[in-house]
Amino acid sequence: MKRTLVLLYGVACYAVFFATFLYAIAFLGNFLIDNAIDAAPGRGVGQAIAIDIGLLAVFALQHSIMARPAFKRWWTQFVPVAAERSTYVLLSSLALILLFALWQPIGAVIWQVDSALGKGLLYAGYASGWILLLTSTFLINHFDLFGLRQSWLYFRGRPYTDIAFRTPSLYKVVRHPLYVGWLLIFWCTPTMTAAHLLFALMTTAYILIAIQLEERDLIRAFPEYASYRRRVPALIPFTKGRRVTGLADGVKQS
Ligand SMILES: C[S@@+](CC[C@H](N)C(=O)[O-])C[C@H]1O[C@@H](n2cnc3c(N)ncnc32)[C@H](O)[C@@H]1O
Repeated sequence: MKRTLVLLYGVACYAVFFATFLYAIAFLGNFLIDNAIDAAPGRGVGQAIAIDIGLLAVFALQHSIMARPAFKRWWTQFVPVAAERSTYVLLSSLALILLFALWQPIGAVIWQVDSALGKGLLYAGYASGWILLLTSTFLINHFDLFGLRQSWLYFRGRPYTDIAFRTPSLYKVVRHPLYVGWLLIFWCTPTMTAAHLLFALMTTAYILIAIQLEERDLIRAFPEYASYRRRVPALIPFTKGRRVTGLADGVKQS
């Protein structure tokens, strides 16, 4: 009975994630919905900025604190280990749903690209970001990242095995293709309003910090990660050893 419940819970959390993922495509691309990221403003600028920063902070804190191994060790005293990742995915999705629901557009167009070519290129960048993001999850292990593998193994009565350190295809070019996908999604837009710029700046800063934390854990878990880190750039292909890579790495490159 408990096994079936954990599996159903895993599937439900995945369904919430998937719906949130689809909504995010519409929200960040200003498609189909009214209250998208660059919609018309409804409040004063100061109030809107404060609310938006608060919403981004809720997501950033939830997403990074709950991903740390020490936090996982603590809260698996209360949450079944097999449901831990699904719960993380569920709470991340809920933090995003809160952001989508309460987001305050600010207006003030920072840039507006009207030419067909420019728009086409920016939409291509936006679509490539989503494709890169999804592809990267499958290269690591999509169903493990989103908790389904854990609940499925538990349902089948099999022990969980950690996913191995892997560097397939895209991971030979940059260490963080999934985050490159996010950066394309955040920045490739024909209309950049002040709220969108705030979102893009804060999420970019968050990704640069998240890389430091994630890599600290990866080096502890996989000793070979240190030499991988020396060989492969973090975000921008073919820039190993250049200043921009050193910034994302947070270390002086030799
Ligand atoms: C949201 S994914 C992002 C992966 C990577 N930072 C990227 O941008 O493609 C984060 C999870 O991937 C894992 N991870 C990152 N690089 C990995 C690799 N090369 N092999 C296996 N797992 C990896 C991390 O331990 C973490 O649990």
